[in-house]
Amino acid sequence: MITVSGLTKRYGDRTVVDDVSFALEPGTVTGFLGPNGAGKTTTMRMMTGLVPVSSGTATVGGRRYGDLPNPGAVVGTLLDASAVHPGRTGRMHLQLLASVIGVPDSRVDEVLSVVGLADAARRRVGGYSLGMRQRLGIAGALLADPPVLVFDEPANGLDPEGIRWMRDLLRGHAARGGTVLLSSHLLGEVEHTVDRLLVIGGGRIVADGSVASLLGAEGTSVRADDAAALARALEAAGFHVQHEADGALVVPGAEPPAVGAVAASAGIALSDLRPVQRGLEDLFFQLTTAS
Ligand SMILES: Nc1ncnc2c1ncn2[C@@H]1O[C@H](COP(=O)(O)OP(=O)(O)OP(=O)(O)O)[C@@H](O)[C@H]1O
Repeated sequence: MITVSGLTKRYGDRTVVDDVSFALEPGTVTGFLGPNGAGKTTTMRMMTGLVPVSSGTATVGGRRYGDLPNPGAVVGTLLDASAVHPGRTGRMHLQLLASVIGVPDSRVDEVLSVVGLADAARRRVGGYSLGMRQRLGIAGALLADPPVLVFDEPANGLDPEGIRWMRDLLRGHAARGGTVLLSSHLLGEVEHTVDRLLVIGGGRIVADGSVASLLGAEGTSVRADDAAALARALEAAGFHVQHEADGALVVPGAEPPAVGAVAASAGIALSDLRPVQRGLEDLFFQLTTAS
């Protein structure tokens, strides 16, 4: 559905997006992950014609965004949620957008209730919180019920309940066959939402794969009332054991079932058993030091 090929952006002699290529499939949510300044926004803006490319192409269903007869009906974007006239009400803002993309007025009330802004629809946007502005931006993106959603940092300003709501919205969109790209600089915001991670650093794609394959379990964290006995049993079984300051034991390189089996055969009750995942910072460190 979306194909990005050799996308490059230079500002003067600085290359801020460098030969970025990827394809996004319908029915999937892809997380575009990278630290501040990595090039996520610039890539998404080039994909949607907001920033001219230096070289490369981005197509949606085989056509460049600017060549689509009604791009807003095909790609719903959340690229700058603060760019809304503060004097307009949320409803007026969406009515204007609806008229531009040829969506009936009745759809405005539908999307307002989808994003939970029905009660605030007649208030001026200038008085909205950051989270409400994000929701309004998402409402605008959903107006035409487009097959593709491109959201830049949609979790900005949302509380944990809002982030869960957005996760359900995006997963639901993909489950109906939609294509979703969302960016974040925080792995925790997207790791339970996405099927795939595209990791960008310094303008280049540095990793592309499933959350599990990129961040895969590093080991197991385990707790027991009798941590000392558990540590002895694990060491006797040949595992290396690290003692954490909070009382947990970490067993590098071990899967939780293997640790659970050692505890069971030693008759030790566990109060916690979970895989330890690498964080995004560790992933970046590994990717950048390896290259
Ligand atoms: N108009 C511009 N002129 C010059 N440099 C720019 C311009 N827009 C962006 N940049 C630079 O391009 C780089 C990538 O910025 P971009 O906003 O795409 O990163 P990002 O990954 O979205 O980061 P963030 O998470 O902070 O939004 C940054 O170093 C930024 O300073």
